[in-house]
Parts: sequence; structure tokens; C-alpha cells
Amino acid sequence: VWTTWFKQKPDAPPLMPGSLPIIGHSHLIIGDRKHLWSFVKHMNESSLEHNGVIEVWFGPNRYYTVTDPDDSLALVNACYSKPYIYGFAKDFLKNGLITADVSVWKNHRKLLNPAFNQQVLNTFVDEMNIQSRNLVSNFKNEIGKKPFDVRHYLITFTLSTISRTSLGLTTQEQKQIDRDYAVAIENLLALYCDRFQKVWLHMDCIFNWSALKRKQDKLISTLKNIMNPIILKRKSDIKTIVEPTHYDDTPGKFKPVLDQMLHMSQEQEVFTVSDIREHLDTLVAASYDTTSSALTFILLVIATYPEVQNRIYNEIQEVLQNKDDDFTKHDLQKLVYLEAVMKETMRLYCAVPIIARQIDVDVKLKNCTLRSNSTGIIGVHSLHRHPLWGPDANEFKPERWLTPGALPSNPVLYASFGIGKRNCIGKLFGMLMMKTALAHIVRQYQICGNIHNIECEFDVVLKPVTNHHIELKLRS
Ligand code: HEM
Repeated sequence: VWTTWFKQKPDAPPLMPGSLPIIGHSHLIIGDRKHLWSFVKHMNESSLEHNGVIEVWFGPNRYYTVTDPDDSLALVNACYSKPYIYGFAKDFLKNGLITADVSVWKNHRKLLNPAFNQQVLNTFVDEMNIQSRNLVSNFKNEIGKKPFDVRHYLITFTLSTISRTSLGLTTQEQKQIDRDYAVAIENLLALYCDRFQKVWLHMDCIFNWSALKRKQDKLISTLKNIMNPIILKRKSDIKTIVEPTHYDDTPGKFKPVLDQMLHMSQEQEVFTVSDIREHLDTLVAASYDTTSSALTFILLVIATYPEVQNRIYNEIQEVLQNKDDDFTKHDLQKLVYLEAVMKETMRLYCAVPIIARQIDVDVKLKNCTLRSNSTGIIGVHSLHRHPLWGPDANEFKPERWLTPGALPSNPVLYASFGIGKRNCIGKLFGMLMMKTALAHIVRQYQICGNIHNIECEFDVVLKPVTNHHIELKLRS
């Protein structure tokens, strides 16, 4: 059985070195999250060395890691389903966009896309300014002290911004989200990562009897008990709310994503209360860890290169003409160098370094075929360092984003927010939220730190965990 199952077909991609009989490469992922990151990086690099596709085995499960841009696009265009590992989160997120089955996803994504268009996002800018000012003010606790871990400040900022704009919460409800919801969701995401590393727990029949499953059920029930009452209360409140006709021109006014979904559910008879909860939980789960990690890396990069930091500061002062005003959507659009720094950091330190798809039909690539009933992994880490970026692919050069013709012609080589139709719905939201926060921080503080000695761990999202502390000095 073993030889038949593992037998390589003539048009199969090469097997990643290090495989053992029966368990395949499973032994290589056992260890802590830093070790897991070393493995993910190694798998990416190995794929790049082997013409952009390799085969990897975790027990009886076949995976392919793809780092060729054309093959990556062919894979995501042929496969929309998420692999069984996303199913670990299915009990919690069910019909949310990340875990939804393809038929539900297609329908719901079409309905939700307008809630994230530029016009709607522009109405969130005032709230993003408020939350950024809170962040800058919270940083005051750290002035003149030892270098500190900025991550929990950024998590609070991201969670507050996303929950304010998605849920339209009162301050009291917001506190519960900041405290209880944040802890529970962080524990739940860590639990999914634990399960991934313990290959024997991939099988439901074993997992369902484990202590991890009991812990998962408890965390899910905590999260539901927080989110459900918020939705039901808003559902009843909304009947009495008089809508402004034009949000775009009304400063400080916006329609939370929850209200947009409740209106859709009334007018078009789509979205049950459970659907809405699953979408909101998904938005929070998909946004806060990714955005806070990306922001941490960007702050570290800015801290490492004083000349970059000065240029960002000068750009901000020029746009705001040295005033202490909030940033308007037009101001933010003018911060082009800051945006180049953000994109270049996200290229080299990508918060989501791999994405995965379920392969249900054989997929023919340039030099090989990926067999059905397997998992395809897009190696974003290596796409971002592909030789097509040029000889300076590994260097931090934000200017490449400002020079026409300096970027590779194939857009798939930049996949920070995924590729294909199932990419990140919150891409513009995330960029706007991070840009507003960074502009406020750099305007107020000088940041010191060094990204070169950091160590990272991987638990779905890549995070710096050692030598990543920064210091802040108030600008005079
Ligand atoms: C820097 C910040 C962010 C990064 C790096 C990021 C990255 C990604 C990536 C790579 C994917 C594709 C995953 C896949 O193909 O399996 C994704 C999907 C998704 N992201 Fe983001 N994201 C960020 C911020 C956000 C924000 C702010 C939101 C919500 C407002 C969000 C909501 C989502 C959702 C709902 C999906 C699933 C989309 C679908 O399947 O249709 N993300 N994100």
C-alpha cells in the first residue's frame, strides 16, 4: 500500500529532500513555532531551487509547494477550495469567508465586496485617526524607558479599529472585545497551530477525544457569547436608527459592516444571524493578527533606517504643512514614500508567508502535474524573493516602488494579500489603517530599533519574537 500511495508519477515534481518512509516530512515540523518558521522558509527555498514546485508529505497527506509565479496563478485559478487544515477552524468560522465552502463563498464574497470598497473605507478615516491618536497617546507610557515589545499596543489598536468600524460598538462593549475576546481568539488561533504540528490530531476521530478539542469548544463558546448579544442588540437598535443619506460628506459618520450586513439581510433576505456572526468573527480573526504583525515589521524597519524615517517624517510635514491636524483621505493618498516603505517591508517580511488551496482535480503546470486529493501551498515568502525581482531581490529598497519599470512585470510576484479571486477582502482596509497609524506615530516619535537580529515564529501568521523591541523618543 505504501509503495503504491507514495509512488511518484513521471510528471510529478521532485520530492523535497528529507522524507522518511510512512511519515514523510512530518518529523521536520515537530518543535516550537520558531522551528516551524525555519521549516516553512526551508520548504519555500527548496521549491525555488527545484524549478518552482516540490512535493512534501505529512503522513499520508500529499502537499505541493509552488513558488513559480505562473504556476502559482494556475493553481489558485483552478482551485478555490480551502484544504482540510482550514477545516480546523470550521467549528468556529463556518460560513465566514476564510473557511466557507466554494458555493457559499462565491455568493457571500460578492455580497460583502461593496462593504470594503474605497468609498466606504473613506468614511472610516476619521475613526482610524481617533484610534491612531489613542495609540500614540498610549505609547507615552514607554517614553524614556527600556526598549519594549510594541505588539500588544498594536493588537489593541487593530482590534479597536476593526471592531469600531465593523461593529459600531459602545465604549463598554469595546472594552469586552479588547479584553476577553482578544485573549480567547489569540488562544484559539494558537490551538489550531498546535493541532497542525501534531499530525495525529489532524484526524477528527482522534482530535474529538483530545483535551485540545475540549479547550477549543470552551473558547468558541466564550467567543460566541460575546459576539451574539452584540449582533442581536444591534439588530433591534437598527430599526430605530435614522440613516444619513450621504456618509461620504458627513465627518465622523460611517456605517459599520454589521449594519451593512443587517440591512442586506432585511432587504435581500440574505445572511442569517449565524452567518453574520461567522463573518464578523472571520473579519476580526483575519485582520488583527495579520495587521498587527505587519505593523510591527514596518515599525522595526523604520527604526532600523534613520534616513528612511527622516524621509517619511519630511513627507508627512510637507503634506500637513507642519500642522497637528488629522489626516484626510487626500493627505493619506499623498504619502507615497510611506506607502513604498510599507510595501517593501511586507515584501521582505511577509505576515502571511504561505497560503493554501485544496486540489480537487489534477492541475497541469508548466513542467509537472499536481495530483488531485492533495494540498497546494503557494510559497509567498519565495515569490517575494524570486530572481525576477532582480539581483537586489533580498535588499530593502523602497525606491523600487516609486520607479516606473523597476518592479517585475508579473504582479503575482507580490502576494502579501494573496492572489486570485480568493485574495484578501480587507487589503485596502488594512493598508489604510496601517498608513494612518504609521503617519501618526512617525509624526510624534523618533523610533529606534534593529530588524537585523530578530527571530520570528510562525503560527499561521509570521511574527517577530526575539530582539524585536523598539525605543521611542518624543520629537521636539
Ligand atoms: C496587513 C494586513 C493583512 C494581511 C497581510 C492579510 C493577508 C491576507 C491573505 C494573504 C489572505 C488570503 C489567504 C488565502 O488565500 O488563504 C487574506 C484573506 C482574507 N483577509 Fe486579509 N490580510 C490583512 C488584513 C485584513 C483585514 C484588515 C481584513 C478585514 C477587514 C482582512 C480580512 C480577510 C478575509 C475575510 C480574508 C478571506 C477572503 C476570502 O477568502 O474571500 N484581512 N488576507
